[in-house]
Amino acid sequence: MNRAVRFDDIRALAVSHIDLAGVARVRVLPHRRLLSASTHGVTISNSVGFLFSVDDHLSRTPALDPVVGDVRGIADISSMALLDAESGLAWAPADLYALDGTVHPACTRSALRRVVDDAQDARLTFSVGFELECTVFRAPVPAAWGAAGTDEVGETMRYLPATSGPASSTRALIEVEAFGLGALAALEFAGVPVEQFHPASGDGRLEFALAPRDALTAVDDLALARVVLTRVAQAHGLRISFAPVPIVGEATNGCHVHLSARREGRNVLAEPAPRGRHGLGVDGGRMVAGILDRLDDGIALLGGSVLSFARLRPASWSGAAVCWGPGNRETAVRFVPGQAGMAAEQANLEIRPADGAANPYLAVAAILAAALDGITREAVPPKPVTVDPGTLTAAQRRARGIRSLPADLGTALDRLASSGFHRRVLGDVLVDAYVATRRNEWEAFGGLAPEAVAEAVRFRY
Ligand SMILES: NC(=O)CC[C@H](N)C(=O)O
Repeated sequence: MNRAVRFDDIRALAVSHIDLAGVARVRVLPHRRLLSASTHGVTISNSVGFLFSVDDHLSRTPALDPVVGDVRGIADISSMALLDAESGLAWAPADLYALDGTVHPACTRSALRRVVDDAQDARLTFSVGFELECTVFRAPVPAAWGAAGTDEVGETMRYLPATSGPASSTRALIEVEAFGLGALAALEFAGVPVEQFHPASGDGRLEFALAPRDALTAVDDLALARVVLTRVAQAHGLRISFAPVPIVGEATNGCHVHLSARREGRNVLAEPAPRGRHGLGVDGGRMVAGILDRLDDGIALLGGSVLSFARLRPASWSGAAVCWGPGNRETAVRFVPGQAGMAAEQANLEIRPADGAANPYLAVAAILAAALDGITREAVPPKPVTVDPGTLTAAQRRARGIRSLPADLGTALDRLASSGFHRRVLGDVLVDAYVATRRNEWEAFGGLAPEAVAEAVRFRY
């Protein structure tokens, strides 16, 4: 967040929350309402707060009434950022409150805050950094090639990816250089520290590595970064997608979560390791075990769209195998030991199955809670996997305790709905409302070909 924001520079404030479908919803207030935005907040219906699916259909759940009832979205102006000096538009994340002034049980930002507080009680501080992957398209052309879509007047248009590879090449960079440099400057202006960006593999794909921060700030930064990137794309006549599979058959978009934990200032992932653990210490192992133990039940929180499960396939670097390994990009959890002599600063765990269709507050809350739980109950991790799990036979995978994630959103939602752990951590109202919202998407899109789903949702995240 750009701390140097002066109230006089702000002309309007976009008060935004990410809903249970993973969509950023917004209310825009004029300058004179800034103070009330952060005290009384703005009125939002339960539907906009929690119950719209990705395609704006109302979800039904006994946990929340879609028609009767309001919530207040209260801007956290300590996390406010000015988006650019010319427009004077600022952005702030909202916490959602019930009308009686208590935190709403389905507020996802508050759910993350509660998990961070639990960690603090256990004398642990988590650091989180994201790899934000996206696909950038040129302005639509009514031609016979590119990914199909429909424009505002319903005409079938074609979207061409803005780069055509090769991966990590200067050539691909140059194709989107103006956008990329504009994005870098705008992210820095908004106060989102970027470590680096590069053209990723797959047409039109870019990856921005966001610097590690405390968990809540990191997720706020991610939400803000997506707003910033969308604005810069728009200013360059481009369209951007954070969907897990924007183009079927191309490389997918993940939103990997890099996680470390400090106790009394020391990175627990850099502690001395037992033999055979490739540098992963005792508490680090417990974190890994905790995350893997809850992954099958919680995977719907790490993505939760129909396309998320089209992404989670072997040989896609999406970490679809429930196991861990040092430096291994096909395991759900990659242990990153860091350079020699730099482990204290660099060692982290990368949780790869997460993607841009998630509500990132919930995804990170679920990951941190599982890691914390692993430490608390002294969970024991499985043996590390040092090969591509996709090259092992079914019997070899079984022998090593490697599981596959649920194959589709419907199955993943059943697992989440009956997960006592996630109900305890997030509360019944939040889990029930989340499952209803995502089940709505499953019912609308679960039976369609991935191409049709990509066409319907690629520009909604
Ligand atoms: N950065 C990478 O390792 C590639 C990740 C891959 N695009 C995914 O969907 O997760």
